Amino acid sequence: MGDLTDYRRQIDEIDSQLIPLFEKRMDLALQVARYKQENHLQVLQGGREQQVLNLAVEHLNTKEYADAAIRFMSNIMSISRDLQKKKLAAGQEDLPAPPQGKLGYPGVAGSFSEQALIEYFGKECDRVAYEEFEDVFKAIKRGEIQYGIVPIENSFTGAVSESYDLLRKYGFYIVGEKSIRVDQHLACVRGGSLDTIREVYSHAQGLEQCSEFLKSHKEWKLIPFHNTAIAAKFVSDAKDTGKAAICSECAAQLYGLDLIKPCINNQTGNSTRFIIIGRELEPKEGDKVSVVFSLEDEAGTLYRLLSYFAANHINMVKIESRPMKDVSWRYFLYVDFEGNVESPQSKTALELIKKDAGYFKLLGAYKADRLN
Ligand SMILES: O=C(O)C(=O)C[C@]1(C(=O)O)C=C[C@@H](O)C=C1
Repeated sequence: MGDLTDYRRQIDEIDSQLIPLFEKRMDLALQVARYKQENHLQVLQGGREQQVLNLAVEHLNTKEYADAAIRFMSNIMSISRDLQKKKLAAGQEDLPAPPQGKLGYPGVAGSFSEQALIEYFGKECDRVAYEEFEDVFKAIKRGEIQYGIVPIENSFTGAVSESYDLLRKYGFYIVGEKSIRVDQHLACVRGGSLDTIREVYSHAQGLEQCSEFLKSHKEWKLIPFHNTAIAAKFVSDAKDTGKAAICSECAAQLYGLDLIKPCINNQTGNSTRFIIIGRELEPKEGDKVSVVFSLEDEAGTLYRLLSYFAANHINMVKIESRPMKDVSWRYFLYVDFEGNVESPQSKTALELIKKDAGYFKLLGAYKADRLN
């Protein structure tokens, strides 16, 4: 039997090595936090944590300590996550306050996004056009605009995955939504006709929404553009009857194009839902809630998480899954449901999901906008 004083001396000796290593590990975690901020990554990296735990068990000589080693490493990673979150939250405060009421949309004047923005905020709203969807997110991040608008779903082509991915990448929130009717028209400069056209420019979604009509003109070259209105402007500037755009009536008028063939979209009643995004969560007296949570690669996870909605009589109106990207075959599930976020049913369901899912985020609570 050894002497307690001697045991404690040996423990002190080990701790004197452990603590500087712990300090070094935390310093590194803070460097990783900076990397995550610059690259818009989530603090929690489930795949990496699993790898760290596996390595810890691999390095053990006494395999009986496996559970203890897993708890030890899990606690250390939880501490580094807390530290990273604190660091990132402090960084957020350094951002300039956005100018009140300034708004951003992708495309140029006359885009469907601008139309949706005007319908939501009014004709007099102070708005700025940005070339790409991501430029709108960057402008919010820089504090250049208070809110932005991007399309999230079309009634014919479905989800706009880029908007979902950007929402996650930038960590922003949904503060409202606007749905608008989207009629696509074939437009050309004066003198153009179905016979002169050789190239058609539009957003990839615009081309897809008109695929049936375009099938009857296989000789045309289809060229995806940033945006339908930018395509209209390009065709107008080119002054070439061989080029046509698929765009809104408003964009065609704005850029002086003639409608060669109106309403060429496959679906009559084609509509697009836009989301208004901002830096902060602004839960409103709403009737719709959006959340995102992670799906672990385990049997029954999806069924179990969704059952919390059913058990609380909640009507889900949209589900979209997107790959996590930094971990293969794991997904983020985006769910929109009807109801007020403060209702007892919503609160119970969300609490259960929060406890059960590795990652959970309330994306927004706002007023639904449905087209009749
Ligand atoms: O590797 C990372 O991304 C880290 O931030 C480091 C670390 C860790 O402490 O090992 C912390 C949090 C992540 O969830 C995963 C791992």
